[in-house]
Amino acid sequence: MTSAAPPDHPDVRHGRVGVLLINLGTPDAPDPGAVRRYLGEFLTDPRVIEIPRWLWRPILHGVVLRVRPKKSAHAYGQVWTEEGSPLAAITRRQALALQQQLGDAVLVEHAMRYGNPGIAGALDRLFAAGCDRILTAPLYPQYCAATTASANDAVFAALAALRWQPAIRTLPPYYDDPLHIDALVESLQIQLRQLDFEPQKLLLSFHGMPKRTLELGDPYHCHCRKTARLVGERLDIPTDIAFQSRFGRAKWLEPATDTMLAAYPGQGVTRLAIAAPGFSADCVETLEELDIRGRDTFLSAGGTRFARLDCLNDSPEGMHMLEMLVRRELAGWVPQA
Ligand SMILES: C=CC1=C(C)c2cc3[nH]c(cc4nc(cc5[nH]c(cc1n2)c(C)c5CCC(=O)O)C(CCC(=O)O)=C4C)c(C)c3C=C
Ligand SMILES: [Fe+2]
Ligand SMILES: [Fe+2]
Repeated sequence: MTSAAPPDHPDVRHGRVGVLLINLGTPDAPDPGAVRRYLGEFLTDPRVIEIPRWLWRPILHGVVLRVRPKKSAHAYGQVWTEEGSPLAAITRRQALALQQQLGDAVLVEHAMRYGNPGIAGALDRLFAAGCDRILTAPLYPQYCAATTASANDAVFAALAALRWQPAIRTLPPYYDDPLHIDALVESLQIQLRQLDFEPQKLLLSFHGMPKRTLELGDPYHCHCRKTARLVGERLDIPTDIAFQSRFGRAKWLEPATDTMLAAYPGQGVTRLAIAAPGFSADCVETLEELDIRGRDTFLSAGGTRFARLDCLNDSPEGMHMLEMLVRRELAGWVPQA
């Protein structure tokens, strides 16, 4: 008797290419319970909080997860939409639009690093649909270990559970890519034109991170500075950079966005536009922190006009950029258009 030939899995379709868009994540609902579950996952990621577990755990469970969910749920409540959290809704729309732009040659899914839809589930769906080559695209223009590396960690952790893995490519950061700078410049110009607004200054506000992370060698700060410089050089408006969303007691990157907003009117800047080119989609940090609280800070200090400009989201400029960035990474996997 000869032994049977190994099966060649005729029931498994393969040879397809998948793209997985990944963003940070967001609670399922704007209530303290859902926010606590989301923050619990987010703030136990050692890529995000880089202090020893034994020191952080009691602070997280004893203080942060008791106090912050209520405060954050209020912020989420102010920006929640019929389609859910803005970040979730916009990321879903980006995936749908990209699927349309790329056509049948590629299957597009989206996932969140924390919360739903999760990365492991999205990879499972792509693989089950026959994708044995997958491009993962963390939608952070600037590399930060807390965001980009953490998304990649979650992808590879999910693959660690598989006997038969797909091939993986990851989208590199695109902070200084001409496609990104062109899209930002065009989007900001279109919005200012639509608002019929000539601000005295444009403030480019990026999400902050602990200053120590920069000292340890994370390139995020430099990437943000370069995005801001390249955008500023292309516009006729004086441009400043600042960092927002400070969390905890440690020293974070400076200057702080709220400090700048409070100081501008005293320096004669009363007509201000603000944009957040570190976020690929509007979220609680742009819609609540900047558009509600930031606006209030600026106007209370004597500002007269304040415009918070949208992120690239699923705008035509943003989707063109995303399609081109993705197509470049798919070279050799799908015929190039
Ligand atoms: C775009 C880059 C981001 C970096 C870098 C980043 C670092 C970072 N963030 C926290 C803590 C929080 N961030 C929160 C929200 C949040 N952060 C980003 C992006 C970056 N974070 C986004 C897109 C969002 C919005 C999510 C949404 O649902 O809309 C929050 C939750 C909100 C709140 O309670 O204020 C926290 C907390 C740390 C500690 C950190 C460190 C490097
Ligand atoms: Fe954050
Ligand atoms: Fe730097």
